[in-house]
Amino acid sequence: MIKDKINQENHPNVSLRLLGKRGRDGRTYNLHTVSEVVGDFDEALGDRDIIVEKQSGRLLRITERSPSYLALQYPLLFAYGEDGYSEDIEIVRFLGAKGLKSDDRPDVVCRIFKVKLDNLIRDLKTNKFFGAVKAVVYTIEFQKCGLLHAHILLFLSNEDKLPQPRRIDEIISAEIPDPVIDPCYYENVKEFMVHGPCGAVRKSSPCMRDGSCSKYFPKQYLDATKFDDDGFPVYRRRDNGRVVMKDGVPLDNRYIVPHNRALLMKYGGHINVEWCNQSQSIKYLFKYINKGHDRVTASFFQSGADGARQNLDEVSLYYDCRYISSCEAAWRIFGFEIQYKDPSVERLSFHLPNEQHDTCTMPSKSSMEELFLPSTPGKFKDKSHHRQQHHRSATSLFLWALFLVALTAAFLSFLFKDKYFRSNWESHVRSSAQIRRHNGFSVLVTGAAGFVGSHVSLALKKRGDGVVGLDNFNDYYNPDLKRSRRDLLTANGVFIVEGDLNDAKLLANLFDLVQFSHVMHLAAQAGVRYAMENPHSYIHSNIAGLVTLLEASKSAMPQPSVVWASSSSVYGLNEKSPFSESDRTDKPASLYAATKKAGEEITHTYNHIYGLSITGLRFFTVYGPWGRPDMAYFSFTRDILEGKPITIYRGKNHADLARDFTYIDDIAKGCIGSLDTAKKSTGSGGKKRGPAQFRIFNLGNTSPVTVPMMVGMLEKHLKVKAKKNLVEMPGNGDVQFTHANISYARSEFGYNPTTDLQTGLKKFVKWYISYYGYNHAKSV
Ligand SMILES: O=C(O)[C@H]1O[C@H](OP(=O)(O)OP(=O)(O)OC[C@H]2O[C@@H](n3ccc(=O)[nH]c3=O)[C@H](O)[C@@H]2O)[C@H](O)[C@@H](O)[C@@H]1O
Repeated sequence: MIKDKINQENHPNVSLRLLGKRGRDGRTYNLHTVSEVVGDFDEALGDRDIIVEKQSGRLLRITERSPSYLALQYPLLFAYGEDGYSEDIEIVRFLGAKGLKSDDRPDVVCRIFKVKLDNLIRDLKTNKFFGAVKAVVYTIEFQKCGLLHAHILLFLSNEDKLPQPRRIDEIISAEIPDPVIDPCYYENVKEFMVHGPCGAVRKSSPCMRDGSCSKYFPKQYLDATKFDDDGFPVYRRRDNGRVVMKDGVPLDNRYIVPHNRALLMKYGGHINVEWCNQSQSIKYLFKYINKGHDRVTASFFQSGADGARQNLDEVSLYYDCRYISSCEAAWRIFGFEIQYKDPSVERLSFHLPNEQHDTCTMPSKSSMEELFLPSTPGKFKDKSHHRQQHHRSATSLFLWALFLVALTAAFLSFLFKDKYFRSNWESHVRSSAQIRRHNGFSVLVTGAAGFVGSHVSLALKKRGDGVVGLDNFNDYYNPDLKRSRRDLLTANGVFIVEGDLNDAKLLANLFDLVQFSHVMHLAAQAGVRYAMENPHSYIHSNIAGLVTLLEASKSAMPQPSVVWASSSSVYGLNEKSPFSESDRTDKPASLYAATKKAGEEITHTYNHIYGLSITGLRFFTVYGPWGRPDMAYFSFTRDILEGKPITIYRGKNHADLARDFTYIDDIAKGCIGSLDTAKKSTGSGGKKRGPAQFRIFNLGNTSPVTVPMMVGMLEKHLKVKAKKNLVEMPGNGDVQFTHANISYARSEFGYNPTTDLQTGLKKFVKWYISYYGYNHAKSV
């Protein structure tokens, strides 16, 4: 009709008004909010007659050769030299410089979205981010605001499904992170994962229906994640007083959209991750696949010269139109998939006997039963005597098999599986080992999911060194904390191989894959008193594991320089204060200390025989955020908050025990200083070629504090009084005091601890509360 009007001479100005209408399906008949749409009025016409109404009101017929389309043909050049996606390529920066908005260049929006989407699918599918994936389905939604949205379903393999609700918190968070401890994460959540404001403060929000939020925000505060009566997960949202400001409105944890930290940090966009284990949720998630085109009811109006609009013919001029937003148009022109299925499934409408060849691999009888019997009564029956029926239904069967796997076993269980870290790790190792600074190192960090290991790995990665972690995630203390540290490292590009130091084959593989310039050996069985309970674990890790690592290092070509964690405990019953590296260390007070002392001697032999460059670091009672739950400052914090009594040991004549508590950041600096000043090993492939460097440094704080004073500081920061039991120190391996002389480390690499215990404990307590909460929802 518009075509006819335009062809008439002196045609009147005609405007198109798009109407929302009650009684229509709200998901399909929904008004756009972008400035320009293309109307496609008659879907039966072969050739498209495309008429654009500009925002000025002018009608314009365009062809697919129109300059407006030309803009969509140019490829986006990645001028910053990246292999696909990079944080530097941002729509806003690209358009902002030209004074354009995102809906002015749907081609750019689409291309960047596609790059990110492809990377995400690769991460999920090939890199097995949540475990082995059997199938992926996604569909693109073209939102009314003109932007794109992908709905992705993952079908995980049976081995990778662990549908226990307690594991959800490891993968999905719906809370505001701590802005001090994790500022980047905080900024990302603030920018992308906050819903609203809506409700009473912003009734015009697009989510508002009948006076309340259609997405049910704000959600309830909840101390622990659980499943509701309908089987939907209800995520933990603690009432911890944390808020973010959005449009001048403070929004708390109840407004946070569930997400995965690592995906959010990597892709810097709104990625809502949901755990799905119910058939209802699957149906809900598929709705966009079947939603159909965007449609709108429209009517034509005559525009007067003064711009006033008059009705022409209200009844006859109503049209039921399909409309395409600019992004949808660009997406289709580029030929990007709107629906994606892998493996692809094709459904044949008709299948007449002997007409079409249709082949399939028949599953075994038992798996057929498994597939057919549950969940779809009446759809398929296992009649093995009736083979033809199977054959006839084969194509449909595959489709249903997919659904059945889904329905019977909670297919969208988003989980990090430990196995993921074992399988397919070679490419992760290589990319994690990549050096990104001039003359940088490639460092193998053992014990990378541990307290000191995670801090050192992060610090190295941040300055551009290549870092590969190794950790056995043992359960000396709750491995959930180790997994959280691992998530932090994963988000920062550090990959941790899950494996044991004693696995010589694994170590050989690692040294084959990467020419490590350094080994930072921090894996150990720690803890002084636990050695009485489990002595062999100390021999296994601190002696056998150390030897296995040194064997691999001495055989490597080139040999790495080795920096490793000894302990202040080697000073044992030494009474000379402060402790200097030249003091006697032949009176260990615990088996732990003895294994560390043995380590110093063992490393010496490898230095002497094979030319390995060795630096041993004697750490003095290291503490801080992400610390070890078995240590006194940590377990005291937990017990004080839980109102439980703590036991404080006292030495001879009721003397207080004292420790040279050293803050983790100072220790991390000491580790890096040692790496930076470590000379190269002189051997190669097991043959010594000359004398090699051998050093031992104290890394302490130089100001011992008594245990009761440390408790006093905790009480102050926690604002809770401790219930103290003072007991005589049992013969458990503890020593009376420790005190470091650090002048050697200071002179060699400028080691200079700067955090006193008061300040360090304050930071620890802040982290502790943000990680566990006051009521301690996670078990330590
Ligand atoms: O400096 C070191 O080399 C060592 O430091 C710590 O060992 P420790 O100093 O014993 O640290 P904590 O276990 O945190 O104990 C600190 C102090 O609190 C005391 N303590 C511990 C536990 C307890 O219940 N009550 C108590 O009074 C201990 O006797 C000790 O004097 C680490 O646990 C070791 O792995 C490390 O090698």
